[in-house]
Amino acid sequence: MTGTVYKSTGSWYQVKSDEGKFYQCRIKGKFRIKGIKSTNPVAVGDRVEFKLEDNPSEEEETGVITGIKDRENYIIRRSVNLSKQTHIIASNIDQAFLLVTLNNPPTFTTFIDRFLVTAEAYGIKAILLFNKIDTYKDEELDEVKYLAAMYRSIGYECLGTSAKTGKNVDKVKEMMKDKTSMISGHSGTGKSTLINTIEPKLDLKTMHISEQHRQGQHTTTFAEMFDLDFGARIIDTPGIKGFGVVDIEKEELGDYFPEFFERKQDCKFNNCLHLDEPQCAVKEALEAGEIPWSRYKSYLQIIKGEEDQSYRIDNYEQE
Ligand SMILES: Nc1nc2c(ncn2[C@@H]2O[C@H](COP(=O)(O)OP(=O)(O)OP(=O)(O)O)[C@@H](O)[C@H]2O)c(=O)[nH]1
Ligand SMILES: [Zn+2]
Repeated sequence: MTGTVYKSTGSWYQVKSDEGKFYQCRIKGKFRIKGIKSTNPVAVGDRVEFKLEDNPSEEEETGVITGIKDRENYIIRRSVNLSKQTHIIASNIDQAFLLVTLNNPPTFTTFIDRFLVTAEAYGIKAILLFNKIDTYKDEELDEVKYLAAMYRSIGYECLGTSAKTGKNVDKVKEMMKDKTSMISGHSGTGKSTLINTIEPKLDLKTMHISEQHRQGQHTTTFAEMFDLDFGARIIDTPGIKGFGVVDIEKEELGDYFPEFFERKQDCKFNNCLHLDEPQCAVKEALEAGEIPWSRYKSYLQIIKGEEDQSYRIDNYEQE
C-alpha cells in the first residue's frame, strides 16, 4: 500500500493510506536511505510503501514500511549529539507562510530575507502574510504596502491579513487548498490565532500543552501533519519558529535572492559575490534603485556570517 506519514514518534509512524485510513507502522531492521546521514530514516510528509502485518490477535492493524519515495524537498535540523548527522523535520512541503507583524512583535526585513533565502534553498514556495492588519494606523499601513510591493516585485506573494477579524483568511484558505503548508513566524505574530480562525476545532496550542503535560518537560517535540476540513494539510513543527538550519555556500547565496540571480549573468565575473568586484550588475542595480537596500543589507549580513539579532526577538506585548 502507499501512504503519507503524518506523525513520527521515534519508533512508530502514523501513516495515512491513499484510501484514507490511518495505520501505525514500524520500520524493520536497518532501513537507511543512501546519501542522507539522518537520525531518522522516515519523516513527516514522506510518501511511503507499506504492508500490513499479520497480527489477528491485536485489535489495531499495524504495518511495516518497506520503501520511501523520493522527496520533493525536506527541511532539516542538526542533531544535537551527533554532529555530522541531521534530523529531517518534515518533507514534501508545498508552501510556507511567514507571518509578519510590524511592531508587536517587530519582524525585521533581515529576518524575512533569511526565511526567504532558506525557502529558496529548500525549494519551498514562500508566502508573506502581513498579519494584525486590523491594528494598523495609516502610517503603518503605508509601511505594509511598501514592504508588500517590494516583495511582490521580487516575485513573492504577499497578503495583508487579520487572524482576529478574519480579513483575507478566506484567501489564505484558498491558497492552502489541496496543498501541504507550513506556518512560521516570530512568537506572537498570530500563528495559533490564524489556525484557529481557519479551523476552530484544531486547537494546536492546547494540544501541545496537553502533550507536554503527558510526556513531561524534557521532550523533543515532533512535527505532525494535520488534515483540515476543506482539503488542506498543515505541518506543525512545535518549537521551530523558522525553518531549521541550512548551510549555504558563499558562492551560491546570491542565487537564493531571485533579483540578484536574474542579474548575475551581467556581472563581469561569473563567480561574482557582488561585494567589491568591478562591473557588478547587482551593485549597479542597487545604485540605480532597482534592488532595495534592505535586501542587499540582508545579503551582506548572511554572507559575513553575522547572527541575526532579530531571531532573538520573541517578546511581544499582550493586550
Ligand atoms: N489585533 C489582532 N491581534 C491578533 C491577530 N492575530 C493574533 N493576534 C493576537 O496576538 C497574540 C499572539 O497570537 P498567537 O496566535 O498566540 O501567536 P503565535 O504566533 O501563535 O505565538 P507563539 O505560540 O508564541 O508562537 C494574541 O493575543 C492574539 O489574540 C490579529 O490579526 N489582530
Ligand atoms: Zn555581481
